Amino acid sequence: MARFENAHWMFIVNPAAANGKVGRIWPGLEARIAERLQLYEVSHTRYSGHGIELARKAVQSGFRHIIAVGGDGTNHEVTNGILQQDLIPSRDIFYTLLPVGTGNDWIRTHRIPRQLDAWLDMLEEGFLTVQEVGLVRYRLENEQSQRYFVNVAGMAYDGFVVHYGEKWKAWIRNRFFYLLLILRCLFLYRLTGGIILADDKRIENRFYTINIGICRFSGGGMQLVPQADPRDGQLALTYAGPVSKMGVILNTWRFYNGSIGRHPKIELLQARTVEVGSLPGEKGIPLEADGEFLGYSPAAFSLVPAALTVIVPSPE
Ligand SMILES: Nc1ncnc2c1ncn2[C@@H]1O[C@H](COP(=O)(O)OP(=O)(O)OP(=O)(O)O)[C@@H](O)[C@H]1O
Repeated sequence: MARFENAHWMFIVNPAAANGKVGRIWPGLEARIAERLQLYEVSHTRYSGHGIELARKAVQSGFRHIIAVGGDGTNHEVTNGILQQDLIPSRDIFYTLLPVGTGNDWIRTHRIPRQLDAWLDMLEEGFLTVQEVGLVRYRLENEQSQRYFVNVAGMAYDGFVVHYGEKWKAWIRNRFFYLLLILRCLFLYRLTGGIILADDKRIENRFYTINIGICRFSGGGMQLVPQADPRDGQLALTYAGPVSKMGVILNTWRFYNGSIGRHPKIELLQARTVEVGSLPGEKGIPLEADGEFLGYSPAAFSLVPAALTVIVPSPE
């Protein structure tokens, strides 16, 4: 438990989160925050990816208490800024999310409250947990790149949905439209032949989906990696080979109740490293992390232990 009486907080606010709602409600939120916190500053993101830069700069200018305001995408960017800077160990930064996005899946693992008064109580009490994070190296436009992720990364169909959904960003905040989009992608997505290397286990197949999780919830409350534990030193890996479209639709309930592993065509594993590549002659397999589209295979996943200190509402 940490007491934050003298903390100087940096709020990194994504005004575009929740389809622009955050920009509209922030002044009201800030007025209530100002009643409870003594010392804080606010930075607003101006474009996609800006959260990474703002968080890195905040650490460089001395902030050790950082809060992202938005949803899972903002969470992804701000934690990446904290993890990418090399001035101080990332775990020495106290971090949390003020969840005002649409899906807010990462907070489900840590039970971070959405209600502002309860959230401010959480800051006052100052319980901490330290979670591991994933690191993925991948390809984008023939360049090698890398990114951290704190929740779940998805490849194949999951990467395709996020990439396709970028065109419809303004609409997918609507749950019904999001389900329609998922359904449409089911008919558009073509399976790619690939190889997964999970530690020393080699799996070759045409993959419908591949998920690599640190925490367990994604896609608005789905549990595609129910075996994920952010402190167990392992990446949770779930994959499925070819499944019929009707099979996917009829088993949707399993995505939500954590019983996905009972489907005979879905495999759940744990591994310290995971590599995913496509078979010769096949195109790259699309990749997303924490709901943000990144690029394509070959992708190599590893784990950074005890990398992120998170302020949570109760001891974990
Ligand atoms: N100023 C900005 N203008 C436009 N887009 C931005 C800006 N700042 C950040 N973004 C992008 O906004 C996107 C959405 O943010 P975020 O995911 O936090 O909200 P959300 O989609 O409502 O929440 P969730 O992912 O939990 O459903 C992110 O992909 C981020 O890169």
